[in-house]
Amino acid sequence: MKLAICHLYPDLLDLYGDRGNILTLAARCRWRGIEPVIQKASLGEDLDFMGMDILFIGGGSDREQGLLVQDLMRRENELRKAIENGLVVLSICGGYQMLGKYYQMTNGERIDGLGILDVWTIAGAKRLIGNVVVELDEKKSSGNSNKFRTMVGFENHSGKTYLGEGISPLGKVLFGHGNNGEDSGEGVRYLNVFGTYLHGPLLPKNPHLADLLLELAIQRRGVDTRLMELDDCLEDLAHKAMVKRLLKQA
Ligand SMILES: NC(=O)CC[C@H](N)C(=O)O
Repeated sequence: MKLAICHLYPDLLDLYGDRGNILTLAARCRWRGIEPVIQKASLGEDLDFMGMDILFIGGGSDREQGLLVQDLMRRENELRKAIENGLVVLSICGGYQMLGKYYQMTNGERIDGLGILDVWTIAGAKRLIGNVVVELDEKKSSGNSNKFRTMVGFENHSGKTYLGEGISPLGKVLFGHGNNGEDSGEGVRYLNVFGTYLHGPLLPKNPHLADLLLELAIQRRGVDTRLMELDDCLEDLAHKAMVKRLLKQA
């Protein structure tokens, strides 16, 4: 079996090594005998969203977000269609913001978003920076590997993201700021689209989430299979240690 994984704007949205999410998905495929077909695409390059299984969009600075917005807007219809068809998307920070309605930067200028997620972002006076522990919403994150109900990482953003009526957070912040540092929410899930502020990279620190994305992508293919368990003892130890250390500080 092959899984098509696309890294969109790897040259512009790759803050804090977010490409590690692609490496993690690819490795966890290979360790199970699934062939990952990795595609990278940036400004002006053609993409077939319906032909891919997982789309990844990383984080970036305000400047880079401004550079790619026109290109991203041109892709709206195709991307929206694929998302409504169940395309699995992981979007981190800036990438997450740009799937929302807009991102208003500290200078008051607004960068339009795709409006696929019912969220909007307004830059605050101070950056939200630091380690984060999130208690995942059961319904939004349950898969075969439910070993952890937590998600860990770090955040560094000026944008504060607010959620509309029809969408709720991916989880509850136990340590750190999350979407906006005000309502204890972090991230969102809409259909198979996951948005989060957590860098780390996210997936090596949360292998259960990597497997959830892979499961969803395989299920969308109509393949009824359970992913083989991997030996994540080191990752699990690191995850549990981070949760324990940070919650002691909370
Ligand atoms: N880490 C990021 O991707 C930052 C996103 C956006 N530039 C902000 O500062 O909020």
